[in-house]
This record gives sequence, structure tokens and C-alpha cells, in this order.
Amino acid sequence: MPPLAARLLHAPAVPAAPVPTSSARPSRLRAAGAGRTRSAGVRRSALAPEKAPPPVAVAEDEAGAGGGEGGTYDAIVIGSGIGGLVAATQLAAKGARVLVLEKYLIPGGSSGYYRRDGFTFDVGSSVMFGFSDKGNLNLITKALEAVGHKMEVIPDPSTVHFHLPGDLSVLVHREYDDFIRELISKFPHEKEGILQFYGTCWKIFNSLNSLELKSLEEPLYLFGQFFQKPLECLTLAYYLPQNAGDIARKFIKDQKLLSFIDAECFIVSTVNALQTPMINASMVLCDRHFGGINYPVGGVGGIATSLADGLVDKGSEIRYKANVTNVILKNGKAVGVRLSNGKEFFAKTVISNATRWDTFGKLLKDKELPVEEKNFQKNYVKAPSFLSIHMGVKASVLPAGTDCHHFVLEDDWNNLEKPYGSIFLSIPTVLDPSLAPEGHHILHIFTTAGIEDWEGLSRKEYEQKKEAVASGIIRRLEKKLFPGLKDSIVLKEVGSPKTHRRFLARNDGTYGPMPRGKPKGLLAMPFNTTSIDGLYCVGDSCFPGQGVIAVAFSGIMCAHRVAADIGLEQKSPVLDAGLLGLLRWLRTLA
Ligand SMILES: NC(=O)c1ccc[n+]([C@@H]2O[C@H](COP(=O)([O-])OP(=O)(O)OC[C@H]3O[C@@H](n4cnc5c(N)ncnc54)[C@H](O)[C@@H]3O)[C@@H](O)[C@H]2O)c1
Ligand SMILES: CC(C)=CCC/C(C)=C/C=C/C(C)=C/C=C/C(C)=C/C=C/C=C(C)/C=C/C=C(C)/C=C/C=C(\C)CCC=C(C)C
Repeated sequence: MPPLAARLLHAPAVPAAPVPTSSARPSRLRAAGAGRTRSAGVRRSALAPEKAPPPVAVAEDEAGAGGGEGGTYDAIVIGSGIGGLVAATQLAAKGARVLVLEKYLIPGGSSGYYRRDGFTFDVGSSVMFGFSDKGNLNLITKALEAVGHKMEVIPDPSTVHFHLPGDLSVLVHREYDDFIRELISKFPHEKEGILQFYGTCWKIFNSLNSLELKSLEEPLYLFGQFFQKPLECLTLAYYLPQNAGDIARKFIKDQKLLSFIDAECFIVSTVNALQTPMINASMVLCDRHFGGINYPVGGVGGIATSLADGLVDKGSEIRYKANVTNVILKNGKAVGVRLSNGKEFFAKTVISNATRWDTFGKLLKDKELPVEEKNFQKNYVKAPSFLSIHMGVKASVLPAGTDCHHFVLEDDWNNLEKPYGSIFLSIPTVLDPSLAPEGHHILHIFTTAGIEDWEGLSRKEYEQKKEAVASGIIRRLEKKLFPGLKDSIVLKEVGSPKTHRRFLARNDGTYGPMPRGKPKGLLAMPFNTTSIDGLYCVGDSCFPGQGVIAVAFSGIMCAHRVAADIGLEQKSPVLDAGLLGLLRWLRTLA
């Protein structure tokens, strides 16, 4: 049972308590239902807020309808995940009037947070890219800046500590040289291959980082970038259809090292390196050293509440408890939405932050699935959901210097992609102690799990299964990392794929698309326009895929394309037709 590396963290001091300051918060609300196991006390749903903060914008049941047909609003955004909020705030910053409709009680979707007994838990994981103050890829910082917000962040001295089969332990240091030195020390015979693979990632990352990032579906911008940075754009075009595993195999022969690179990719794409687009791999494998991983003080949910505040500051609106059930079409064009309470809202454009499966399968259920979406579903399947365990533990169980993020795969590389095979663990309180009562830490544990395992159970069987699976995971962590873990638990909540489906409104609880087979890099991934005039998609089922920074980019792209279509940015209808046609054709090649 190897103890964790006894390294001291140098986390800067943080404010005493994470008191959300958002004015864009729902009124006091509480949800009941599936998905939670508590060690004691009143039953409440995992992922449901303990108490909701002061008045938001508005909760839907307290508000009137608005937006006459044809457009009081320039855009309606369905859902307030980071993808939806970035699209909305970017548009609001360009002068558009936007209405965000969120089904749940708080903003953020899988990047929200919730409170329990003095603990502030991130709904999703806590590894934040894009939060630095340099370069062009700090998209979270930039999104907040666009609406006049800035968050204090705590630099993480590492990205993740891998605990892998054969007792292979690799700490991904913030400093690139330290990481490379550590990796080469484990695989000295592959020094050249390691330098070449990660060097190729840097070549791609530097090209990305040199561009001004806007919509790749807007020709005036795209051709402008090709004109200003031809080499960088050609580099990106060259790697667009390629996958990380193929590039790694050009330079590396050692099977164990290739498996390590699989694990590097798996933690951000839930698939191995052969299925992970090279551009996405390069983005995360380099940004963690360039801008670094930075944790927002007070919890990840602060990003969404700050964006929601910024949106309202810019004169736009967000409504909670607003469950969109239909996109309204008129003469084949999306002109508005209908809520479950029957209210209708109209706008010039509609942007869906629901997954593409939900958008076309539920919100447009009466319409035949467009060919483009059939193509998407042919190339991509829903990535698995997660079993998540949010725990409060006594601080004494963690050795001094414990790292913030861990990835555990004990004995067998073959288990990497299997349900419950590997374990993700974040301990955000090692960076921000204010997230837990004094003398305690938060452990947020998750492992991939499919919805099919959790269907058809009685209430009792469901609760028992959650308890049994969670206990197994906790036992594995106890054995590998933290002896005495079980006895140190003071609070425990377990979420299943059904919990994610219910509270995040995601089809089968999926965390986004994953390629059905071996993809051609990012070539087949749809951008933001859809085959329905006036309807756009944003979020993780759009280019470039899963991840907070990835959906932030999709939000920036979407806002640019929509702004051009409603006259807030330049556009050329002739070039539009050419480029959009070309992109459609390229997708059919994948
Ligand atoms: N880096 C990390 O550690 C980390 C952590 C958490 C999440 N993530 C990523 O964030 C990504 C998800 O972001 P996203 O923006 O695409 O989506 P999201 O799921 O976070 O947000 C979608 C929002 O839309 C709302 N919604 C869905 N259908 C609706 C409807 N019909 N009416 C009203 N509201 C509706 C949901 O309630 C939710 O709030 C995931 O890919 C995940 O990988 C990453
Ligand atoms: C159009 C054409 C055809 C051509 C042109 C060319 C060009 C110019 C191109 C360009 C391109 C671009 C710009 C691109 C971009 C991209 C990007 C930005 C991308 C990004 C990505 C990102 C990502 C993917 C991310 C992800 C992340 C994630 C998912 C994360 C996660 C995490 C986790 C889960 C954590 C873990 C935990 C533990 C371990 C605990």
C-alpha cells in the first residue's frame, strides 16, 4: 500500500467561507428524488442544492411569458451549462438580447455546485483548464472578462497523480520539464519517443494558441486567419483528421508507455488514445503546463453563477425551473420554444445546450431526424455516464502533501475503459480549504458507469446497489491510497447515471459523444449550425467535444456564428454557402 508522495502543497490563502455572491440565483428551492445516499439526516437528492441562494434572475413559475414572435429576443438559449452560458454571454456582450431557459434550479449543469452541511461540492470534476491570464486559450478567463467578471483562482501544482498497474506512479507536474523528467525516469529507453510525441503536441498547441478563436463556420474570420497565420492554420488542418494514439505509435514502441498515453487521453475523453482526436489531446496535454490547472476560489460552480450574473448585468435574462419541451418551427425555421407549463417564447434564433440526442430526439420529436444528425449518430455514441460519490471526510485520513487529483487503475490495463474499471478522485479542499468545515476534506470520486446497469430496479434495490458499488470503490481507494478512509467519512452522497440523467437533463446521463469506432480526428464532429434554419447547438455534442474548456470554445464559436446571422458581426452569404457546404461534405468523409 504505497503512501502518497509526501510533497507539500503551497496553496495560497483563500477566503474563509465560499459564500455565493451571485445575484443571478434562484429563490430557495429544494428537489426531492433519486440518487442519494447520506450517512445521516434528512434525505435529499445528490446534486440538489441544500438551500438556494438569494433571488436570481427569475424562477419560471414566478415570471410571465415574454418575447413576441419575431424577436424581442435575439436568441433563446436552452440550458445554462458552460456551453450555453458562454454562448449567451458572448452574444450579450456583442449587444444581443438573450433569454436563457434552465430546467434546473441553479446555473452550470454539470459544472454547477451544491451545498451540504457546510461542504461545497462540485457537481462535475474540479480539473479546470483555460483559467490562466495568458495566451489565447484561457477561454474561461476570457468568457468571464467579456461580461466584466473575474474570479480568484488557486494554481494547482500538478494536474493529476496517476496510480497505474505495476505500481507505475506518475505525477503530472505543472512545470513541463519536471513532468517530462519524471516520465523519462520511468521509461529511459523511450526518451526520444517521449520528447517527439509531446513535442508534436506542443507544435499543435502553439498553433492553436496563436489564433484568435472564433467560429470555424464563419468564412470571413476563417480566411482572415489563414491569411494572417498560414503555417499555423495548415498545421491544424493537417492534424484535424488525426488521432493521438496513431501519432504516439510513430514515436513510441513500449506498450506500457502507450498504455500510459491511453490513460492520459482517457481522463479527458473517456476513450483510449487511438480514439482521441490529436487536436484535443494536444490542447489538454499542453495547456496544463502553459496556463496550468487553476481552481476557482469558492468552487467550480462560481464560474456559472458569475457568467449568469454577467449576463443579467448586460441586460439579458435567465430563468430557472424553465423546462423547454419543444422547439417551435415556422415554415421550417426555429422561431421559439415551448415550456412544460405551456408558455411560449419567441426569438430570432434558438440555441440548444441540451445534447444533440435530446435536441433532436425530444425537443424536435415530431420532426424526422435530419440527415446530418443521422450521420452524427452513425459516427458517435453516447459516452458513458458516471457513478459519483461526494464525501466529507476527517482531514486526518489524508497524508500531508496529498495531491488534489488522482487517477487509479490498479492491476490490469484492460480495465481502463470498462465500467467501474478506473477511479477518478478530486480533493479540491487541498487547494481551497474553505469548501469544507475546519478539520475536514472533500473527496469527489467518480467512475464510468452505463445507465443500463441501473434501470428496472425497485427503489430498495436501487439504493442497495448504490451503496454496494460505492462501498467497493471506497474499499479500493482505502487499499491503494488512504488507509482508514471508510471510518473517516462524515457525509456521503452517491449519484448514479440516473441521477445525472435526472438532474442534468442529459440523455442516459451521458457526458457527451464518443466515437463509435476509430474516428478521423475531429473531422466528423458537427459545429454549431444545424440543418434547421435558426437552430444552433452548443455544448459537448458539438466540436470539439467533452470538457469545460471545450464547451466554452463551442459557446464562443456559436455566439460568433449567430451574431453574424443576426447582423451583429460581418457576414458574406455567398462565402457562407460555400464554406458550410464544404464542411458538410468534409464530415461525410469521416
Ligand atoms: N473539466 C472538468 O473537470 C469537468 C467538470 C464538469 C463537467 N465537465 C464537462 O462539461 C461538459 C458539459 O457542458 P455543457 O455545457 O455541454 O452541458 P451541461 O450538461 O453542463 O449543461 C446543460 C444544461 O442544460 C440544461 N437543460 C438541458 N435540457 C434542457 C431543457 N429541455 N430545458 C431547459 N434546460 C435544459 C441542463 O439542466 C443543464 O443545466 C461535459 O462534457 C463535461 O465533460 C468537465
Ligand atoms: C475548418 C477547417 C476544415 C480547417 C481549418 C483549420 C483550422 C484553422 C482549424 C482550427 C481548429 C481549432 C481552432 C480548434 C480548437 C480546438 C480546441 C480549442 C479544442 C479544445 C479541446 C479541449 C478539450 C477536449 C478539453 C477536455 C477536457 C476535459 C474533458 C477535462 C476533463 C477532466 C476530467 C474529467 C478530470 C479528470 C479528473 C481526475 C483525474 C480526478
